[in-house]
Amino acid sequence: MDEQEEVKVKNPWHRPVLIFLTVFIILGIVIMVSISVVQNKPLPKKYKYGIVLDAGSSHTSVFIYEWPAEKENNTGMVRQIHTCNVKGKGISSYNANPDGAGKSLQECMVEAKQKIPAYRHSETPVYLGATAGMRLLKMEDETASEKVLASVEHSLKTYPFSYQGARIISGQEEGAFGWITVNYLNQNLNKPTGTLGALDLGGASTQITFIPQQEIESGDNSIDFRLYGNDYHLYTHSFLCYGKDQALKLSLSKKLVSAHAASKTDPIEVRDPCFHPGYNFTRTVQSIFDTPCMKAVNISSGIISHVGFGDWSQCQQSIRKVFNTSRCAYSKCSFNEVFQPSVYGKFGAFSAFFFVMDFLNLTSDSLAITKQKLEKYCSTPWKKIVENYPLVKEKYLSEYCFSGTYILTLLEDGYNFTSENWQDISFLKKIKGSDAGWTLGYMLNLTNMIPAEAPDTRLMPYGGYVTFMIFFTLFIFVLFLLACLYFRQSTRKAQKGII
Ligand SMILES: Nc1ncnc2c1ncn2[C@@H]1O[C@H](COP(=O)(O)OP(=O)(O)O)[C@@H](O)[C@H]1O
Ligand SMILES: [Ca+2]
Repeated sequence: MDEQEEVKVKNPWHRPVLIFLTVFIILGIVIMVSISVVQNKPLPKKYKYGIVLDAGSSHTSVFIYEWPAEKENNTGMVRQIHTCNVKGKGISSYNANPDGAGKSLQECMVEAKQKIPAYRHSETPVYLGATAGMRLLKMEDETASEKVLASVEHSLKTYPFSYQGARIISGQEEGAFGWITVNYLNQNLNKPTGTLGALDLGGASTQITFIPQQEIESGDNSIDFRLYGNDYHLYTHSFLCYGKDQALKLSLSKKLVSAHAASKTDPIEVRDPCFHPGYNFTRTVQSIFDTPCMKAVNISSGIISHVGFGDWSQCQQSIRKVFNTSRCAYSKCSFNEVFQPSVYGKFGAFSAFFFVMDFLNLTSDSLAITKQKLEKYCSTPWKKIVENYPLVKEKYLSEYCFSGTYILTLLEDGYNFTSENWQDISFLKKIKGSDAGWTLGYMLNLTNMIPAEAPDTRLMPYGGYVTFMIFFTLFIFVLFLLACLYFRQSTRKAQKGII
């Protein structure tokens, strides 16, 4: 054996197997460390923001949403961080003074600037969606509605956000986006669990949206979505003029017409079972007929004396008259010849459905108890009601008997809920801190935050990652043992050789 070969035998590090094993171990450790770094990288807490203005018939609300920047396609990640109620009435009330509509948004938009970090302002989208109040104004006076929209557009463009448009949304959109909101917030969209139907009651329109069990017989009422890899076939309908403020006008106009026919006193006395005994309020006839929801009627007097007598069952009889259920060209209808499949599944009822039922403390009773309680409430003298609720606005306070009865009649006689499925309706305002309503769904849709297919998440699922790491560690450990054994064997051989 020459000298060089002898050195090789003596020094086991010069054996190819050992060199190979060592390189393998080092490589293994590098791979393991790299994977754990990528997998467990602390996620930077960066948020993105979006602003939606809900320009309703009665008022405008500004909603600010926030979501983690890197998780925008995951369900349930967007949450509402702030709301601001614009002072005054809805933008459609500025028909005679369109500039006022834009100006009215100022305070809330300044607040939005303070709530959202300045470095995000320029990439924060702002959307304004106007609902039934503006739909009615457009029917009455299209130029005025365009001027109001131009005014809010001009105002919103003066802020440092990314202005994305101000438009009147359709009743179908209002219903469908309300449905998306409640199901997104309940995280129903990427699971095989059932979805929640959506019931929205506004001042000028009301929407019903759900997944029916039967075929949808009218094209206008059907909407299809593909969200997170699931197909949804929705029934939706929006009844313009059947929000609670317009319904009150409809109902009052019918009472006024009969009172007018029966008496010629001036002012005309309109006796109303939907208002408390002792309630007496002077209204102008114009304030009842100032809407395209009704045909003008020739009334001899300009003023009425609106007198309450608080009788719940007579109130319900009078409200039934605003629903036309005499004709239906489909297998089933709700009212006014509108197709509606049987209600199916659980429902979330929000907006004025909640405000009214919550005030009346009627959010969790059976239908029979709800009727009994409402009957008692309606017959309570107005004087007592004012004493009991000194902090509630008198306009709201005077109308809760009517509104509660309207809600019951709409749900039971209009949408065909029964005492059996009454408790499938949850009256709710918020879900996990965010308001139920169309605004969140609208933003999610316009920012493409709900993908059609389920998004990929981590490099590998958590379970797979853990299994992989355990096996890889064991594998490297075995290699290490083998290397040790081999090292010892070679050293011994070398020592023997020397001896
Ligand atoms: N605290 C409350 N009590 C009773 N009603 C309320 C309360 N807050 C809001 N509302 C009513 O909720 C309705 C909201 O409707 P809105 O969204 O403005 O109209 P629309 O959706 O038809 O365009 C209005 O009738 C308003 O009077
Ligand atoms: Ca609304």
